[in-house]
Amino acid sequence: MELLLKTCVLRRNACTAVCFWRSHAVQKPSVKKISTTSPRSTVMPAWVIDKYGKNEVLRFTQNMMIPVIHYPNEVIIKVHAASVNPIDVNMRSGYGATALNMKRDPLHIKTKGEEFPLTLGRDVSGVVMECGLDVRYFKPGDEVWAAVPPWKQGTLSEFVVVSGNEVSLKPKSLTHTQAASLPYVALTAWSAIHKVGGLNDKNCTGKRSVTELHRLQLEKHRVYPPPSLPPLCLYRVLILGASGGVGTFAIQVMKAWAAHVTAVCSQDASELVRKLGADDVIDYRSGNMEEQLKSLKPFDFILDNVGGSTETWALNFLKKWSGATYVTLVTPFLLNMDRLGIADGMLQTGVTMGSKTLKHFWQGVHYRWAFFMASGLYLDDIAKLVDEGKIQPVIEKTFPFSKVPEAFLKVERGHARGKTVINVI
Ligand SMILES: NC(=O)C1=CN([C@@H]2O[C@H](COP(=O)(O)OP(=O)(O)OC[C@H]3O[C@@H](n4cnc5c(N)ncnc54)[C@H](OP(=O)(O)O)[C@@H]3O)[C@@H](O)[C@H]2O)C=CC1
Repeated sequence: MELLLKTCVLRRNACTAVCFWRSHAVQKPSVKKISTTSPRSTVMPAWVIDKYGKNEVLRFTQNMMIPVIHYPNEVIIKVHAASVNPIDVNMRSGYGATALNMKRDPLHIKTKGEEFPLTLGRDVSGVVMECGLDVRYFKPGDEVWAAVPPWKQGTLSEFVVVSGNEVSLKPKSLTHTQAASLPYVALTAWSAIHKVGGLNDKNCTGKRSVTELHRLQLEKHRVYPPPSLPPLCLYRVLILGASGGVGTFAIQVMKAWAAHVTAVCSQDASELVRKLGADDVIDYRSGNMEEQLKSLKPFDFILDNVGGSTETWALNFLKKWSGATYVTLVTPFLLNMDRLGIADGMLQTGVTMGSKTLKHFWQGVHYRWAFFMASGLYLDDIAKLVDEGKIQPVIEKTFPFSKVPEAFLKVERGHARGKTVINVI
């Protein structure tokens, strides 16, 4: 227990350091606060669960304790909008509870079972109400967005506490409703594409390719090429599950970085993904998906948002022995720990990941897993792309706060075409 607490303090100190590093303006550290609509209230409305199960376990309460700042790097945000992701539906049913309970803050969960009442919801767009002593980058009244890690209390409530290093200033061009559709899926895609895949705006940009094309044309025809030449993108990306929350963001960021994008989705989503910039679209229900993929040039990078049987064929479409990478978001990491316990679950996970990585390495391609990462710094980068008009929020449906269970049912039914957002205010 003592070790756990020490680890926690160290982690908090690290977070504080990141917050400090992010400081733009030097301000005197002081607790800053703006008053809420009901300044003396200690409770707030929230959607919570008291046990894991089907949709009926979702309970609305007016009496959830308003969260307080426990650490100097934390901020309290008044939630204007949140969203529902597949992970919320899975967590409602108990997915990941074994590992997440280990990670929950010891101040909030003292003994087994005390994660309840649990608030779900990972995305928030809202207004900073109060800042801890070490928070320099934000002040009360700032409009911010964030994605809250799954081991913390979620955002389907009037207020939420997050670490300063998980928060970023909301893109000015978006409303709160629009902004709440992005952080969780955007940070997941960013983690897979940028952190794990190593891609960025430089190494897959089309500019280098245009220069290459010009050089080839000059050599061939000895004339300057006409200005209407299409850019030749050298970097080829395949996105499986392109029509959902992560996929619709991933298409846009890869296009912002000028890659060539092939999107795999259902036929009825093809118009949507084309509008987002996909160059080629393949209907996975057409019955000849693999033949269609074979007719295309091999890929440098595959982002798999579907998992399961896709692993058995998708890696065949990567370029061999050229550093090409397959990244999947669908991993057995949390499930293994739910089924086998922490130690055996981690062991099983390590063996599975290690053997798959090695097997594919010998076949000339990289095989990787990626996970959501809460990061205000990455959100800053994403906000820039949004304000430059390179990323649009893709919202399929918006629900009022009173209809959270309906939003869960919608996400649970699947076939998402973008995101499901909750207007909390
Ligand atoms: N590792 C991590 O930390 C994270 C993992 N994830 C996981 O990533 C996955 C994607 O997340 P998210 O985008 O939010 O999910 P969504 O539910 O928003 O989107 C999934 C999309 O995939 C489509 N789809 C389903 N089956 C196929 C298929 N065989 N081929 C192509 N498309 C298909 C669905 O539409 P349709 O069925 O109509 O074709 C839907 O549009 C989820 O499994 C999620 O659990 C998400 C976030 C973090």
